[in-house]
Amino acid sequence: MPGEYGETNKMKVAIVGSTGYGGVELIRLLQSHPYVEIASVISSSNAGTPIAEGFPHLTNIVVQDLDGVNAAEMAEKADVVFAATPSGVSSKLVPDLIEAGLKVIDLSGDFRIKDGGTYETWYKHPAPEQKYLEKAVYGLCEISGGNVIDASLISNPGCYPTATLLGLIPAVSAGWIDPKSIIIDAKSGVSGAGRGTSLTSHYAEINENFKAYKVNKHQHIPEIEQALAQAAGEPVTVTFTTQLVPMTRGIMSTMYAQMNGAYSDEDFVELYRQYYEGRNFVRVRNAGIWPATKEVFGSNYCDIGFAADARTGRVTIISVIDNMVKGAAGQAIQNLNLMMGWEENLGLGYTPVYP
Ligand SMILES: NC(=O)C1=CN([C@@H]2O[C@H](COP(=O)(O)OP(=O)(O)OC[C@H]3O[C@@H](n4cnc5c(N)ncnc54)[C@H](OP(=O)(O)O)[C@@H]3O)[C@@H](O)[C@H]2O)C=CC1
Ligand SMILES: CC(=O)N[C@@H](CCC(=O)OP(=O)(O)O)C(=O)O
Repeated sequence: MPGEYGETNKMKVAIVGSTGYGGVELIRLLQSHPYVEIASVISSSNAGTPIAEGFPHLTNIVVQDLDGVNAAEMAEKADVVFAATPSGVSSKLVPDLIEAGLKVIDLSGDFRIKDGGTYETWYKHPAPEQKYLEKAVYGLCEISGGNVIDASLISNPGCYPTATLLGLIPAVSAGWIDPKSIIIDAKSGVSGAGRGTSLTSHYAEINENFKAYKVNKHQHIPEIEQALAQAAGEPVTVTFTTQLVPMTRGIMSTMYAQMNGAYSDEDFVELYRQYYEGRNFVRVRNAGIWPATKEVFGSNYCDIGFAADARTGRVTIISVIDNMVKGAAGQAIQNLNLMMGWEENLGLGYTPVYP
């Protein structure tokens, strides 16, 4: 399949959950992908409506009814499906798509946790069948190596885990920090909660407010621990606090850990630049310069900065992403590119928006 597609023979993709934030962001980004044609945009709620009616920033595509299409029909129209559906919905939808021969990139949490029991403990609903959990490749692009090439099911990482793991894995893999000492303090813009309205994301509740939620109970904890355990070669538990910031997009993950040696800021910069050498989307800041969410807004970048403190023996690692792009739709497209053996940055060359 790699090499088969190009500008004159575009790959056909379908999007399910297309009128949620993740789906709409996929449409925005895929419209500029040189090798991709959006063949089908499917919705459980907005069938028959041209997409630009609800989302005037987008070019017109008519939305199809989810109930009106089955997996076999989708396989006739498209090669790859992006499932931008909630957890619990993807687990029911995706198996039929796989069995119909489609490749699937799922944005939900449903296929990220390899142990079904752990998934059920944190997500509070039934896990997908084990054979699909085994089939799913965890698509944290800079870490997954060649594993996504030719995968039939890619599980796109969560937004908080993307920022957090890109910030921690090089230091954990190198043995520079004690994995038992990790504390993660993460903040997200409100679009992370999706498009559905709720009291928590209501303007009057969130504006001029800053609040913690799901402390030590967030569903991204097992996802972070699973990946860190792989990097550390031993079980890892983390303290993880999530907070809602009155802004639309952006995640900042601030991570604290005990260092295993007397490393400086410059040492960390060097280690991380080597680790991410040749990758397009991780930018390691010079010593003493810390990233801000606005500096990645609208882009697929993850920017990382360090403060190694000789006085306490701890390092502070700060990592930022745009939750809608690197935290969701952008990374999903990066995964498509890697799966197809294309350059990872195809269709993703956006410079962050400033100011
Ligand atoms: N927002 C973010 O920053 C991130 C989100 N994610 C994950 O990506 C997925 C999409 O998130 P997001 O777009 O923000 O969420 P939204 O709530 O904005 O959108 C989800 C969409 O899924 C569709 N949907 C909802 N319920 C059902 C159902 N029962 N059956 C079929 N379709 C349904 C709807 O679209 P329609 O009406 O068109 O069918 C809905 O708009 C989720 O799993 C989320 O956890 C992951 C990383 C970051
Ligand atoms: C701000 C906000 O509410 N964010 C959501 C992120 C949800 C998400 O992305 O869920 P999955 O990755 O598990 O699918 C949350 O904290 O639950």
